[in-house]
Parts: sequence; structure tokens; C-alpha cells
Amino acid sequence: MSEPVSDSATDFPIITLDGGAATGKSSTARGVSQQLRFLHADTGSHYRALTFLLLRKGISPEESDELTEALEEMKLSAEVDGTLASLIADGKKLSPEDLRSLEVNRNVSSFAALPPVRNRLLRYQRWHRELALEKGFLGLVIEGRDIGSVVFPEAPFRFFLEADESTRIQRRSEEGQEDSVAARDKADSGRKTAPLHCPEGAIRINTGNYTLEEVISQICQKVQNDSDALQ
Ligand SMILES: Nc1ncnc2c1ncn2[C@@H]1O[C@H](COP(=O)(O)OP(=O)(O)O)[C@@H](O)[C@H]1O
Ligand SMILES: Nc1ccn([C@@H]2O[C@H](COP(=O)(O)OP(=O)(O)O)[C@@H](O)[C@H]2O)c(=O)n1
Repeated sequence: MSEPVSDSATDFPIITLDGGAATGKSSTARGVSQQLRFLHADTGSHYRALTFLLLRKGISPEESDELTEALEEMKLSAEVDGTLASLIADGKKLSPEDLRSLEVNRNVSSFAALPPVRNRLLRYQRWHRELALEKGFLGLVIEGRDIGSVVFPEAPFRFFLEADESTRIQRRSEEGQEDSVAARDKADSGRKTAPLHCPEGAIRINTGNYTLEEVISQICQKVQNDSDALQ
């Protein structure tokens, strides 16, 4: 399915999860999507995919005509496997190894700070609400850095995940990944466009204080309680 034009407003429930690197966004969103039968969109993987493809075209992370042209030429669509939507660029899906390579880890925050890159992905990310509806999901859970503040600021269920830096570095090293968690957080929080911050009104969860299952269950309970109350 290709990125469409419409962005009609619906009452469809949307959960946004924002937070720094390794705060638990993807694992939590996966669990929530499976329990609630929501579509799961991982917007970090969108920035990673564009970073991988742009680097492969020899484009550096700065505003240039080459960057604008490459972004305009890219055709973005999605493939849904289980509850997860994955980005397909020009008909291709990238492997987890490509998306999490050291080169991508080192460059992704620089590409993500560029307004043309963010603008290209904003429309694509908002389209996931229509994709979830079309595919018969009961809602959308979407995670990243600016989801509750920029992509879906009107979403009824907005969460901000946090955990101290040493916990997060430990989590990444247990996964066998070389990642500059602190450097990416600094760049993501300090950029001009759509910086990482806790959106006003979002519920903060320190994931260092709970197991993954407890965090998933807190979010699912909040959504289910509030949805029951609204009916
Ligand atoms: N509440 C939690 N308690 C302990 N470990 C967690 C928790 N949430 C996530 N993790 C673990 O932390 C690591 C990073 O989680 P991940 O979901 O990839 O974070 P993010 O998407 O924010 O980068 C994973 O190995 C995951 O299993
Ligand atoms: N909504 C988003 C999501 C990710 N990003 C960028 O993409 C990078 C990779 O995101 P990610 O969610 O895969 O990172 P991890 O938290 O999984 O390490 C981040 O460091 C940000 O620079 C962003 O700018 N806005």
C-alpha cells in the first residue's frame, strides 16, 4: 500500500510513546500493540532507514540540493507483519542489521535534525492512522521523539518514557550494540526542529523502576479504563 493523500480526522485511539535512546519505547510499544490489537509504528526506524539510504547515495547530513532531490524521489510505503508496520523505500525493506549499524547510529541524529528530512517523514508518519484503520486494527501505538508534541499532539494517550543514563547504556550493551546513547540524546534534545522533550500533559514513566511487563500493563490499563469511561 502506498502513502495516500487523505488525513481525515477520526476518533481512532492513538497512543504516543516518546523518550530518549533505550528508554524502552520499541519493546513497550510492541507489547501494547499485541495486547490491544493496535498497529505499531516505530518512527526511529524511519529516520534510520532514510539515514542508511542517503549515506549509500553519498549524501552527507547537511541541507543541499542533492538531499532535497533524493528525498523527493524516494517512494515511501509500508509493510505490515503481525502488528508492526515497517517502512518500504522504493520497494525495499531494510534489514535490522542495516538499520542498527554503527554508521547509522553515528549519523542518524544529524539527518534527523534537518527540516527537509523531518518534513518528508511527517506526512508519512501521520498516514499510519489511516493505515491502521484500513488494516482493521483497533488503534495506533506510535513511538519516537516528537510524536506527542508534533506528529500527533492531539492524541488522547501520550506517554514519556525515561530511565537514567547508566541503565540505558547497560541495556544497549546487553543487546551487544555499540551505541552513543548520551551523544544522541544530547543532539536530539538540543536541535531546533522538533526537539526531544516531554510533551505538555504527557504521563511520565520511569522504566528503570518497573519491569517491561509492568510498563506495558500500566499503559494498557490506562487506555482500557479511559476508553470504558468514554463509552
Ligand atoms: N521496563 C523495562 N525494564 C527493563 N528492561 C527494559 C524495559 N523496557 C525495555 N527494556 C529493555 O531495554 C532494551 C532497550 O529497549 P528498546 O525497547 O529497544 O528501547 P528504545 O526503543 O527506547 O530504544 C531492550 O533490551 C528491552 O528489552
Ligand atoms: N520521532 C523521532 C524518532 C527518531 N528520531 C531520530 O532517530 C534516531 C533513532 O531513533 P530510535 O528510536 O531508533 O533510537 P533508539 O531509541 O531505539 O536507540 C534518534 O536518535 C533521533 O535522532 C527522531 O528525531 N524523531
